[in-house]
Amino acid sequence: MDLEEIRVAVLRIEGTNCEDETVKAFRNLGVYAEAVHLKQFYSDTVREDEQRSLFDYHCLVIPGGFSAGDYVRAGAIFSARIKSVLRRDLEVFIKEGYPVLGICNGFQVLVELGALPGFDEDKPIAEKPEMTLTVNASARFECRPSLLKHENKCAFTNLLDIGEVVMFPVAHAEGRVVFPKEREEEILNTLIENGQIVFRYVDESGNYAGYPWNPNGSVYNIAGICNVKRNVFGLMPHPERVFWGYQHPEMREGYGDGAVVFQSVIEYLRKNF
Ligand SMILES: NC(=O)CC[C@H](N)C(=O)O
Repeated sequence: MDLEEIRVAVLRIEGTNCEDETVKAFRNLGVYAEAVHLKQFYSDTVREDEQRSLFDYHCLVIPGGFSAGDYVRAGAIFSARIKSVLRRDLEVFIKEGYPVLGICNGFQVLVELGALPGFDEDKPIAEKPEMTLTVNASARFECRPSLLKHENKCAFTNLLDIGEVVMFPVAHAEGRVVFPKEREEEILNTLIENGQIVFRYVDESGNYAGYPWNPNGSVYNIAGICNVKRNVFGLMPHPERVFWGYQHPEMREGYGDGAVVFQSVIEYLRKNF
């Protein structure tokens, strides 16, 4: 697939708030990207020229924010609305290997949807969630730079070396990865054995440290995971907030650490489609 053919949808509803910078990151790299409201996929109240199909795109991104005001649980309402209007198309989209990214609130949506941890390639969306992202252990909204060690590659991080440490900032209240108590060891070991843990929180020496380096108390310092097919990826930190070097505290020139997520998925699409 050529660069000019690639089309990216950044999904939004009331309360998402990171769609613009996410769209701009893709457009800067030369691909077509647009923010698309969920109702454009199903509602007959939408003008014909604004109606969309998931298969008009090659990559789906669910951005950060406070969708539906984080009522019930962060991501719960957005995921229920996606499940009710897009589930079948999304299952085909994922099965065909198209990449899906969930950033922060988007990660919460993918977990609530049952698309992550995504253990079964034949059932890309599980019947019910197998993990959750719950209230931070500090019981506070945590908002600051976070250091992430790259543990395993996926469609959105192939251009990063294993063991590389990047800085993506976090800004969330419900980012703590937890598994059902009775299955915690089994699920964690499966993620480790499958290489599905993509990023873990570390300190400045690259060690897996506790708070504040792990901002939310996630088990095993998990910051981001992918499905077994490695084309669905969710993470709590925000790569779009360090797409430019000047967004880093040290005000660097050129691209920031987050650009590699966007560059990697473009490379994935050009190689595989
Ligand atoms: N930046 C975000 O996407 C925040 C996600 C969610 N609203 C939370 O606070 O946990």
